Amino acid sequence: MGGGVSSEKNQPPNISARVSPPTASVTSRSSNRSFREIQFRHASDVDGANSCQPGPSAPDKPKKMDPEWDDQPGPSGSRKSNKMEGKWEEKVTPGVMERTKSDLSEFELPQYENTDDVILETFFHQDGKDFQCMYQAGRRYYLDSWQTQQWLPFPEQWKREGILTTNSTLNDTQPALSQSDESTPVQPATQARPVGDDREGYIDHPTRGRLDTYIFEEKRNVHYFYDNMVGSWLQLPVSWELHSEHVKKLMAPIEETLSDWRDRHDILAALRASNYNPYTCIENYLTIAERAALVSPKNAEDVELLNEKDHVIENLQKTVDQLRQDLEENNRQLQKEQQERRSAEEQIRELEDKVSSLEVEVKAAEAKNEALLQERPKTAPRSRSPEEKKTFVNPELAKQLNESMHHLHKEYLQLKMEATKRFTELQQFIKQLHAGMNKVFSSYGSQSQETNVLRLLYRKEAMQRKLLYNKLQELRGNIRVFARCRMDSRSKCCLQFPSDREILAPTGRKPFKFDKIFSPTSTQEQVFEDTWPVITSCVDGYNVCILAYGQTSSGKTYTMQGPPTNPGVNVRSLKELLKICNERDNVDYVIQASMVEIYNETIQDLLSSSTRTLDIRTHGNRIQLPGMKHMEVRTFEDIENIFAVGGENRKTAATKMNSESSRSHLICMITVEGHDRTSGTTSTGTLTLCDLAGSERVGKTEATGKRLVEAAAINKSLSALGQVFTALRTGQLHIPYRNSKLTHILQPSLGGDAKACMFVTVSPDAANLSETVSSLEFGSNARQVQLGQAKQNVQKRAPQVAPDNDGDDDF
Ligand SMILES: Nc1ncnc2c1ncn2[C@@H]1O[C@H](COP(=O)(O)OP(=O)(O)OP(=O)(O)O)[C@@H](O)[C@H]1O
Repeated sequence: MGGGVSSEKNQPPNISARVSPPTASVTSRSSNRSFREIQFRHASDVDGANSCQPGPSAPDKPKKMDPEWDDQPGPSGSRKSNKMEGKWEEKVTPGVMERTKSDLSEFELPQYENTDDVILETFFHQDGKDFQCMYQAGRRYYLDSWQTQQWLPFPEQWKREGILTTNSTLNDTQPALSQSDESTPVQPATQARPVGDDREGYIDHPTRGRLDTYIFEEKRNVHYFYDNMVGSWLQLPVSWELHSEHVKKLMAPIEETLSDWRDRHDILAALRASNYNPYTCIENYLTIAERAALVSPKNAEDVELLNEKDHVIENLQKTVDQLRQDLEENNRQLQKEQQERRSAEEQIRELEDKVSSLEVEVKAAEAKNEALLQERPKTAPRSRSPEEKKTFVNPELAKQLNESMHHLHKEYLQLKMEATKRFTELQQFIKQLHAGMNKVFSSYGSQSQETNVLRLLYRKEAMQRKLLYNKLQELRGNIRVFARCRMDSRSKCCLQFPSDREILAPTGRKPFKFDKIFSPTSTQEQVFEDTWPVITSCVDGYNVCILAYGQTSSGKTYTMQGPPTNPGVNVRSLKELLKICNERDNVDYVIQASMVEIYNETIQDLLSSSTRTLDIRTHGNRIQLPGMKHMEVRTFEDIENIFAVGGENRKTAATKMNSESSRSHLICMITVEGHDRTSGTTSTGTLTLCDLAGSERVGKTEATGKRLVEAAAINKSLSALGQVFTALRTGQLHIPYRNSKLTHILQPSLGGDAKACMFVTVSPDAANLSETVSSLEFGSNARQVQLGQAKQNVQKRAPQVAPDNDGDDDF
């Protein structure tokens, strides 16, 4: 793209002129390190009191200019020009560049007391380079990563040549560069222009011919052109920039989408403010103009709906409570009646026993009486022998006996009648009791049926509430953050879990809130269950990113990869994606996976046996890793194969580099492309699964050689991740994705139209408490980040028949 670039132009361009205050004379460093001063002298001011920003030198100034090209290059693309009222003068002073004291004030080097730890810091030099530094036992060193790869003593003069930031906490509220202020005007980082970068371009100027252009990334991206006459890069004025083919291409989707936005200068200004991202620009426009109206009432509606549902749930709960009370009262009554019935039955049994024994007695008495009557003599009494006398019964006595027997018999009959009457009464009572019990049982049945219905309703309401909450989160575009505490049978858990969304550290008074807390007893299935909806949305064309962040050994790999017998999110999500894709008959899906690791800021392809490291290329909001290998996923065996190959290559790479795999970031990238045969649309979703390296501070014992270089690289990338979150959370224009390879690769997943989830993994052990709290704080901050509403990547176009496996691979 664009014209050729000379080798001189490939040097980091000097841009100090652009950021100097408007009234100061401007110095720029040329390649031979002499001073080149460019001053504009106003016609009315011979002393140069009205010196201003640089512009093209007078001799080449176009005499007659197309009004469209009327602007002169200067700061912020000013559309007013002084060109007719003065002239440009250039003064070259040979010699080594020296900075005046007013350029940059000296800063105090921070000292850290009472720490055995190694404190890692970053120094941003004004020349655009950044260096990892460390403070140990009162001394400060920097890692000479640009040359010797050695830790060297921190140079004293750097106190006036840049800015030092502490990375010990990853929750910095400001990104490193924005910490500079008016008094310490640190120059933004300049970069050598990468060859073949899509930021390179040109414009054809009516009088100056073809000018090379390049979009530099500073506090925000800026479009420059290379001015041969000045020998430097100057900022493109808006009206010139309108003629850049690259910018025209970027403006096209905006003009197409927002057809009533006609002022091209305005559009370009907005495009600049959106870092040349047309989609962010459109979204910003819509946010200001319409989305507030679109989203707010929607949120209000949702909140109202939630309140209504709350009210219904409250009423249902009251009814359930009332029914429960009734049921308890009925149960009590039933128990009482059963007891009464048992005692009545007991009484009946006693009476029956009594009646039976009386009957036996009466029968015996009757038999005796009968026998006596038969023995009585029919004739006159005769004299009895002494034996006869003995058996003789006095008739008087017999009469008495008979009477008493009759009396007894009468009593027996009365008792029998009484018993029969009582028995009938009891039978009636039992019948009534049975009827009552049946009534109670049937009402209990209907009540329990009612309770079940209510329970179901309640569950449904709770589910709807959860769905509405998820929808609300999705509308807001929040990063969902889950916290998981690792299982450890050797130590007692020092954390508390007041609810399934809160986690309390023993040192804190307020619990940390997350979208879901997984306690040590939570299973891999439960963890996957809650991430499932987000993950599977990539089948519908969403970009999804899942990250695991935490201290070493806190369970990141267990959560993401897991053991083969109990796999984690990585394998489960791939299997689920495959299952869903196979179930949808009318859509042809192609799933491809790739896997890389970032170790010491170098990217290694884990699916390729080649040891060549990968580079990142940016195209708008997309990135490419040219040469990265993709493997197609068609079966469950493919999934196992991919993780086996990746794992094996990771081990080999770790052995070669003499490192531990946990000191690198592991990133699995899955692309799901689906062509719907019915609607003719093609959706492309990506799932990025990232197991980050451990976030802990470096202990004094480990602060040597390789370990320390690894720690510095991890620290740098995790700090950069924290800075990206902070910039996103505070709505900054410039999101410093390019501060590390990790954030650069994750740019499309954290860049505004994606859905992101983060697992913060923590140890239950009290010995790790400070790291645990630091991780939870990091997660809490990430939870505040709103990426904006996720967008589906669905296009109406012909299906791509065969995915390219080894070309320039998009991610
Ligand atoms: N939820 C859990 N249940 C049971 N064991 C677990 C759990 N989480 C982690 N572990 C075990 O704890 C150990 C450390 O876990 P893991 O390797 O996942 O930590 P990590 O955070 O990935 O560490 P590193 O940063 O070093 O890669 C492993 O032996 C793992 O099996």
